[in-house]
Amino acid sequence: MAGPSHGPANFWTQANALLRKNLTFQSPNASKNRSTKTRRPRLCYMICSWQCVKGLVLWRNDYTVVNDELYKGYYEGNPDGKINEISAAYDFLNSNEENFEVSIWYNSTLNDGDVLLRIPRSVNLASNAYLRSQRGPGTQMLFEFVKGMHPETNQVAHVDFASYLGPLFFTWVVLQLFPVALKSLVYEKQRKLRIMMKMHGLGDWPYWMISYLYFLFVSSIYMLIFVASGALLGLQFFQLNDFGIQFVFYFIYINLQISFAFLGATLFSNVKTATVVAYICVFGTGFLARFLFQSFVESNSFPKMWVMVMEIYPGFSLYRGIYEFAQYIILEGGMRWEDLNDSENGMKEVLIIMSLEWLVVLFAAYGMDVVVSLGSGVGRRQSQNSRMNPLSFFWKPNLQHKDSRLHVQMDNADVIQEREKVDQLLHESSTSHAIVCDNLQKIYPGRDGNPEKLAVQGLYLAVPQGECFGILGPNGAGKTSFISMMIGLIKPTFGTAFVQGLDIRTHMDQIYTSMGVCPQDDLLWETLTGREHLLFYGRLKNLRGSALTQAVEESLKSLNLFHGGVSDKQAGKYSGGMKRRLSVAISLIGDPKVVYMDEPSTGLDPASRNNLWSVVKKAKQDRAIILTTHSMEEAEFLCDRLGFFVDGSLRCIGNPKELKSRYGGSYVFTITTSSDHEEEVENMVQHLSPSANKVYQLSGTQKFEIPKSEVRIADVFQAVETAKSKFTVFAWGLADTNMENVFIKVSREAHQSNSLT
Ligand SMILES: Nc1ncnc2c1ncn2[C@@H]1O[C@H](COP(=O)(O)OP(=O)(O)OP(=O)(O)O)[C@@H](O)[C@H]1O
Repeated sequence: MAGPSHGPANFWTQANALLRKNLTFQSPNASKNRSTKTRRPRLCYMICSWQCVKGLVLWRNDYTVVNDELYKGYYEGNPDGKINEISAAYDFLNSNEENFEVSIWYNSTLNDGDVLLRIPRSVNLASNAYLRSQRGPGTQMLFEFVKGMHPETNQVAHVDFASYLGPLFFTWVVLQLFPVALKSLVYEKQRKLRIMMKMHGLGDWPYWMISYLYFLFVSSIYMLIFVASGALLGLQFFQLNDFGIQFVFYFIYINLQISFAFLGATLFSNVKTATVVAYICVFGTGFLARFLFQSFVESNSFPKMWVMVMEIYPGFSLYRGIYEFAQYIILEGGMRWEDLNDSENGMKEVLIIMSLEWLVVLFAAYGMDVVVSLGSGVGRRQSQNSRMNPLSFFWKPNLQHKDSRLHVQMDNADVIQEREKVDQLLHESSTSHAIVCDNLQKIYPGRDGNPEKLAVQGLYLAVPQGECFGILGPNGAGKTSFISMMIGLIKPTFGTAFVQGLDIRTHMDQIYTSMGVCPQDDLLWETLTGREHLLFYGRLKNLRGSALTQAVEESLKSLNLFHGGVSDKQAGKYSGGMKRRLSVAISLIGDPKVVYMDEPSTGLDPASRNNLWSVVKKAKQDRAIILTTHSMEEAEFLCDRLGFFVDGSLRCIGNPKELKSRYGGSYVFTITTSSDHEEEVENMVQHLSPSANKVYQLSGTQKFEIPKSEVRIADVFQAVETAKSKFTVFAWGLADTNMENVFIKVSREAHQSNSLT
């Protein structure tokens, strides 16, 4: 009972201390109790009314009233007795009496079912952590009680932030890893880096393994810092729960989370959308878990089965696990392995659900990834028996084959010759040519009422090692479709191509290991430096150690990316020209035997372009390069042979000189006089060459094509001098045919022949 030293003020001061300072109800025998698994045997009741706690009643675990008077005094609302009796209760709490706990009633009627809060003896009440983390309104009542009865101790509401937010806060912290992983995966997809890596030899499995292990490593470090800093800060949540259980729980969860990120990445193609959705999920999950899911967990009436169903959602299973850790700190001073068998402990079910789900989601994500890749033509399975072999040529459907033969017969002799070369190579099974296209076709299916589009038709092409083959053609001719088939982005509709003897329909993964690609867009990581890009792709091409370092240095130097610290700047800070040069460097690193370059010099200044040309010219010596360009100058300078694409088919093939002489057997003569003398000029040209052809006339300026066979340059000079003596010649010029003329001629002829058929 209350003694003289336990007057009212003394009690409240001490009660306050009890709630916010160091007083614990820890029994000296607490550790012994744990092994005997007495979960809630200790009783010491606190009775409260609606607004404030009315007092304490002490109970033994057999529900015998220890102090009848105490209970009676409060029940009757005797204010004087209240203080004294509470003091008595406080004495009792401080005693070594075991097996009691504190509970709060919010009714003035003392019924068992009205218990809102039980404070077990073993709980440390320091810093209010325990009270703050309690379920239900009992906690708030206890604070009201202390504050109301002892106003100067308002600071009792001092909040231990981590404990107060507890499961919600920690759930958010752990969930932060999800947007990070998702964003990174979608970033690689959106910027086509995944395809780029694949095109440089990184297969699906290695990509998955590397990415998965990377995220696992990052997540593990993050979780280690999370738990270690919590423990170092003195949070019992981390200190007292068994480290083994914490490790297993967080390890399984982060694996599940990473698998979900992989699955999510198959659904998004835009980083911003993925990030926004991920953060909505993170914060929404936290709130839903705290304010909805937790009430289901605590409810006695909500079916446990449905709680388990809800735990299939990883965010809820995470919350449940953290919640159980918090509960065990409050009720038992921490969770131990043997506690997993407690019927009320949801940890075991959560661990089982998460483990199973991890495996299912991992396989589902991989399956989805393969399906998505297949949709884009990347990632095909290999099949046997599809190397270049003579028989494969004859196994094709006859109708298609005859069709294409008819088509070829309408083509130029050089195109027919190329087809015959391909036929011969296929029959010989020769691998002397790095690239052999065999009746390659691409038909895009019709959409939105539009007919299907024949983008590439019946293409036969053989490119030997050491040749740079240029593909020219107007917009929409089918150049990109052709390259996309060759690099595995889309599947051929019919026909195939062999790269180093390997079929692009079935052996793309192997082809990638000896292939380099400089795509039309620069597919780079913004945060990696130029050097890091080359080191990465060099490793993919099996370069190691000093060979790798040397190859990277040489590559950086040759493309002017070495000096001035450029190589160690992030690619995101590069100019457009520097990015382009880095893309070319990537395509050439690791000695690929076949290289595709899609408009490599786009956006380069003349000096950089010349530098790039010399690099490509050097590189082509021991590899086959296919290059598309709109620059005739580039085509002429770099390419050993050129192919002109018009409307999806190859119209002519040959080296630049041949093509110029074939399509440009004439000089272009341009002269400007006054309009009055146009007829005289025309007569002069007719006199020089009766077959001269006027191609242009406007306000005194006329342009003629004069067959080279009919005129000598000296005659033209002579004729102009004579004309000058008769009338004023403002300007004149004589030019040989260039590739642009060839381009225009081929396109024009192709369209004419198309309109005839
Ligand atoms: N996915 C597609 N679906 C339907 N038609 C397509 C598709 N991709 C391309 N095409 C059509 O196929 C034809 C060839 O396109 P492609 O992009 O291969 O031409 P290109 O020669 O590379 O043109 P550019 O020089 O402008 O890049 C075009 O008519 C184009 O509209």
